[in-house]
Amino acid sequence: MKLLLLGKSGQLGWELQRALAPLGTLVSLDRTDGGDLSDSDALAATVRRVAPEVIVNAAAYTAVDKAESEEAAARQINATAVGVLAAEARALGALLVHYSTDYVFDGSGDQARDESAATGPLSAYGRTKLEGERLIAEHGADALVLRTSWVYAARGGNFAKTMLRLAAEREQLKVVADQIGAPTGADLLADVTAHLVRSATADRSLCGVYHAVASGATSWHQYAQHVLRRAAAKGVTLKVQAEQVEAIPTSAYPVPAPRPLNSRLDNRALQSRFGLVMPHWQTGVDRMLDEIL
Ligand SMILES: NC(=O)C1=CN([C@@H]2O[C@H](COP(=O)(O)OP(=O)(O)OC[C@H]3O[C@@H](n4cnc5c(N)ncnc54)[C@H](OP(=O)(O)O)[C@@H]3O)[C@@H](O)[C@H]2O)C=CC1
Ligand SMILES: Cc1cn([C@H]2C[C@H](O)[C@@H](COP(=O)(O)OP(=O)(O)O[C@H]3O[C@@H](C)C(=O)[C@@H](O)[C@H]3O)O2)c(=O)[nH]c1=O
Ligand SMILES: [Mg+2]
Repeated sequence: MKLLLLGKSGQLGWELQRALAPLGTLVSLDRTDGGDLSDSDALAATVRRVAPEVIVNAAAYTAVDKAESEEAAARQINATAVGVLAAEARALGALLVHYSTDYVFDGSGDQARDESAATGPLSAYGRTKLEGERLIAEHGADALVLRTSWVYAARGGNFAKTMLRLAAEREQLKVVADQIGAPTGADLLADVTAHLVRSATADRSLCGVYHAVASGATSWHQYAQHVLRRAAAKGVTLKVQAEQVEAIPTSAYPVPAPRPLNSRLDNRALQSRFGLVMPHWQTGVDRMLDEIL
């Protein structure tokens, strides 16, 4: 089997390079070597040249606040280019694997949302990611669209690493306590992707949209505290201790892009349809911290 991976250098792309390797011949690209999603024509030409049986797209415009002032750029990467991949996948008869986000939802209520829940993005990032999902559906490509949340990895930038840095530099740390979701490891997501690719290439009826998140839920505030507690236990010197992190409401942290308050995603369909178990979010976070600290 021939696979094409786009966005090989991101948090998820890096883990996918590892997880997809045993499935076949893997061609991994980033924007510097033919996999630039800002150039639709070049992207289409690349897919035709490689002619893969599976396309895995880990590239995205993920700067949530910046997207508010650069929506056109975000749309090109998160939607238009995804439409190109879907059209090329359809023409090749290839399976397309793509990632989406909790930010396609408005975050109302306090229940976990399943795949059929109504969308309602609050931000430019969320809107463009939803447009990407819709273009895949419109092109009729066989696809796995995996909505995930709060992604972290040992390699790359993420909230956990930001908290470790700020707690070492600053005297004070304030973190929102009313946004709830599940931190999900790029390593877990990559391994799950490999399982799904094996299953869905053998049985295309498994294609669809799935919520692919770790189990359990937490607030960004509790997540920050958890990270700092583990770091302190490992002897890392911090100026702000876990107990000193101030819990604030979203209204006290003004940023350009509104975030959903309730980012809980129901991962039961993914687990039951593919016979997988999604571990609790703390399992993966602790493993990542053991690796980087
Ligand atoms: N990070 C998160 O918290 C979440 C992410 N997701 C989704 O998961 C997927 C993977 O995200 P993650 O790995 O965390 O994101 P990262 O930001 O770590 O990686 C995104 C990658 O996309 C690349 N990229 C950006 N623009 C282009 C372009 N024009 N052409 C080619 N590559 C480009 C970036 O390259 P460069 O570094 O050169 O810009 C980077 O390597 C995305 O679809 C994202 O929307 C969903 C929920 C949460
Ligand atoms: C740095 C910092 C952030 N925050 C808040 C801002 C925000 O509400 C929350 C998390 O901050 P981030 O900048 O990591 O948030 P953000 O970049 O919005 O994270 C999102 O990225 C995209 C790509 C996704 O798809 C989402 O699932 C989600 O992971 O914490 C604080 O309250 N205090 C702080 O000191
Ligand atoms: Mg961010």
